[in-house]
Amino acid sequence: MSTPTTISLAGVAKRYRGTTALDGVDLSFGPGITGLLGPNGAGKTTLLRIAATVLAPDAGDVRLLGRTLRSTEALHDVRCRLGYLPQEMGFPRTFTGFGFVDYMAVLKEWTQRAPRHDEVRRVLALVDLDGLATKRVRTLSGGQRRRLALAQALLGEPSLLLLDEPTTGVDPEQRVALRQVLSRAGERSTVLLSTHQTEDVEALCDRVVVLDRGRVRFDGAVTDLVATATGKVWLADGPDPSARASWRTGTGRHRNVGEGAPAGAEAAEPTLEDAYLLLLGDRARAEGVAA
Ligand SMILES: Nc1ncnc2c1ncn2[C@@H]1O[C@H](COP(=O)(O)OP(=O)(O)OP(=O)(O)O)[C@@H](O)[C@H]1O
Repeated sequence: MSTPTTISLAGVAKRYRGTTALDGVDLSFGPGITGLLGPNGAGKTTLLRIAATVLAPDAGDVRLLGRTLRSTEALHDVRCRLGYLPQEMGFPRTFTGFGFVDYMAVLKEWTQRAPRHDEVRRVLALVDLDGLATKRVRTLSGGQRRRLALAQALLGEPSLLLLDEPTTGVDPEQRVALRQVLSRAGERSTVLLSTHQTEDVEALCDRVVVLDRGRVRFDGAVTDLVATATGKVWLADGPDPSARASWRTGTGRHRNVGEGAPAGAEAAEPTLEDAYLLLLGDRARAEGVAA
């Protein structure tokens, strides 16, 4: 049985004045979690904003949940069935956490108070904020606010979940707990996860799309991208001049990533980060993966 397509982008382009953010992107996504990687300014947020119906492309076709978005009714239907965590979320800071998520649920037309409140409590528990639900948003920490922003995206178990850097500022224990929430969401929904955390993509996604300067540089299985770095990562007592990137690890040995390990070098298991560095080359090194 073929997998249903939830998002289909064909020839999608977007420019902001002189800057090309997306340059003829063709992509489609079905259920499961796809990681979206790329250097700063690659176009990831622009792509997610278009998929969230917040931004219209200059050119190309967008189909979401089987609809073309040409009518107000189609837009309304799609918006009720998608969850979106923007890169930056503005909060009414005097609201409590509960009040904020409840407000978002009202906007999503959860009209009946009792089931709406149950749903708000459910998503707050998913992000481990049930104990802080009555605190005002302005008194929450940065990581707690990020989890609150994620909670509103999870309302109603949306068929399409668009997450722009969900784990920025979230502590390691909570990040791992969120992986469980996201992996469950990926079992029933289409999840697009834009992040600079290659470990999160490796841990959660079967597919990865790498964007660079508004174009798709890689689209395929995470394991296939990692495999491109086989034989290109090695350990040595110092930095290897032939390496593209080299750093001293906590053990005192240097991890070298380059086009090919010298003969006799001690090979290291490649990670997604290594493969990403090799794919994007010097440009990625200059701009940083974990921005
Ligand atoms: N509102 C805007 N006005 C002008 N230029 C913009 C605007 N939003 C984005 N851009 C530009 O479009 C390009 C793509 O930006 P976008 O935010 O989509 O990238 P990104 O991959 O999400 O980057 P980051 O990893 O830094 O969040 C960048 O060159 C950016 O400067």
